[in-house]
Amino acid sequence: MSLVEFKDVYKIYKMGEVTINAVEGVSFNIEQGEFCVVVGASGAGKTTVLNILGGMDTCTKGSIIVGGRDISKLKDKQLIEYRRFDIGFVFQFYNLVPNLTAKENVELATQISKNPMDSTEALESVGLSQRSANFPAQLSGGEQQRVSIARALAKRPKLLLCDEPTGALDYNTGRQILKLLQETCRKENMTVVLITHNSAITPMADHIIKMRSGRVIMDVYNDEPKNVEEIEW
Ligand SMILES: Nc1ncnc2c1ncn2[C@@H]1O[C@H](COP(=O)(O)OP(=O)(O)OP(=O)(O)O)[C@@H](O)[C@H]1O
Repeated sequence: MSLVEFKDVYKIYKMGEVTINAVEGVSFNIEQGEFCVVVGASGAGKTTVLNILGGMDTCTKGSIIVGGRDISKLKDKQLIEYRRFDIGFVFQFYNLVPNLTAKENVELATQISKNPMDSTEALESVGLSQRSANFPAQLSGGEQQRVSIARALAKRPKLLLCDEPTGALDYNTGRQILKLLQETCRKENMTVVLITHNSAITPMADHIIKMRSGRVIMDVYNDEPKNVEEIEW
């Protein structure tokens, strides 16, 4: 059985007379340990899919099986636990707490986890052990994103969900972050789902899901994913 099974999922917003089909009959599977990139233009429905998968939003119709459990059927309290224990999030704008150090930001996550990594170990895994006492403002954008990745990984999540994680970074720093995510996926057998509008990065993925207007228009596996160093955009 696949780790994730998205089955005929809809998200429909009704605003007065207007109906917006943000996600319209989306189905796909994601396997344990794969690096999956969901790609599409602005408004394609990527964030909606990621938010539903991460338990931050609910679907109008359909089912979402994660690790054998249908999360579309969960009650609010169960959904909180799902987000807390099973999901690591990495956002475009890091979302670190400014008056906490890098280590303390990671500890925020480990304190609410069941079987967390040691915060120092998590920072070490992203190459930042020397900077654990620094506040976010003392770190570059790339370093702040590393802290946010450490914070997500420290929970030992089932799924690492990344929403345009390089969107606020320059080209080279963005490449380093993608390299870190790809290496983490391979070394830790972590399942990574990354959404982006940049189709040039898809050769690094094991699995590519392309969306347009709320639907999946392509769902392919890559037999020979490239290392980030081998691709340019
Ligand atoms: N809360 C909401 N209420 C109404 N419409 C919404 C809401 N959230 C998203 N939408 C609409 O759903 C569609 C898909 O949005 P979504 O944010 O998932 O796309 P996206 O592919 O992630 O785009 P981007 O790359 O710009 O973030 C868009 O037309 C958007 O306007």
